[in-house]
Amino acid sequence: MTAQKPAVELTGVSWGPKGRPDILSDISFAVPHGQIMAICGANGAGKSSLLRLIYRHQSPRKGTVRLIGRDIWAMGAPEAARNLAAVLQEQPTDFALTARQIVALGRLPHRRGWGAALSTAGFEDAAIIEGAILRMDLYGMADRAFGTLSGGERQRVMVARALAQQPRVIVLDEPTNHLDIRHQLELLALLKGLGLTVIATLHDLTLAAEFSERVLILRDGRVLADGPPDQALSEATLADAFHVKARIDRTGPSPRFSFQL
Ligand SMILES: Nc1ncnc2c1ncn2[C@@H]1O[C@H](COP(=O)(O)OP(=O)(O)OP(=O)(O)O)[C@@H](O)[C@H]1O
Repeated sequence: MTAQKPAVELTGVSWGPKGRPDILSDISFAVPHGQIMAICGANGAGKSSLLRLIYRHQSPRKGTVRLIGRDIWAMGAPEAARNLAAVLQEQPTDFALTARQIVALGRLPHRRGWGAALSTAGFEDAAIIEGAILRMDLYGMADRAFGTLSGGERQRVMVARALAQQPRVIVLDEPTNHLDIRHQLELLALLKGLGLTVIATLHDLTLAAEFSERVLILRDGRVLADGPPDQALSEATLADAFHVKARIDRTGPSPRFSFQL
C-alpha cells in the first residue's frame, strides 16, 4: 500500500513580487490530511504571502505547491476550489448580496458551468447552504444584506461560505479577527471538529498553542520553527521571531505567554 499524499505540500518554494527580491525563501513543509496547523510570525514575516501561494492566488517563483499530491498550477481554478477554500481578511464581495447568497457562492465550484446562476441552486445545494448557515449561527440574519452585518457576523458568513464549499483543506487568514471571545473559541472548536486539514495564520499565540497540532513560525520569509506547539513556541524562538523577551509559564492547563521589550 502506498502512503497517502499530504493534503498540502510545499517544496523549495520562493516568492517575491515582480522585479523585486524574494519575500519568501526556500519554504518546504508537508501537511498531512486532517492536521491543524497555525502559521505565526511578526508583522511582515510573510504569513499572508505564504497563504496566497497555498490558495493558488499567486504562483511560486521557485519550487512547487501541491494540493492532494498534485501541482496546484496543473489543476484549474474550479478543481482547486473543490479541494480548498480560503477565508481571507479582505472580503471582496458584493455588499448588497444577502448572507445566504454569499454562502451559496461556496457551491459554485461544484456546479456544472462555473457561472451558474444562484437561483438554480438544487435541493442538495440548498441543504448544504442551510447547514453551513446553521453551523455558523447565522440563521436569524441569513436574509440580511452582507453590508449591514457587523465585522464578526461578516467573518462568520465567510466561514459559512467556505464550509458550503465542502473542501478538504481550509485556509484562513487571521480568522479570529473581529470575533468576540465566545465566537473565537466556537470557531476554533468547530474547525477542529471538521476533520479537515486546516491552515490558519494566528497572531494570538495562546490560541495557536491551544488550537493547533503544529505551529510554523516564519521570520523574514523563512521557516524559523515547525513542530508541535510546545516545541515550536519556545522562549528562544519567540524572542527570535518577534524581537522581544518572552517568558512561557507552563504550570497551568495551557501555556501563559508574557513579553517584554
Ligand atoms: N505584492 C507585493 N508587493 C510588494 N511588497 C509586498 C507584496 N506582498 C507582500 N509584500 C511585502 O512582503 C512582506 C510580507 O508581507 P505579508 O503580508 O505576507 O506579511 P504578514 O506576515 O502576513 O504580515 P502581517 O502580520 O502584518 O499581516 C511585507 O513587507 C509586505 O509589505
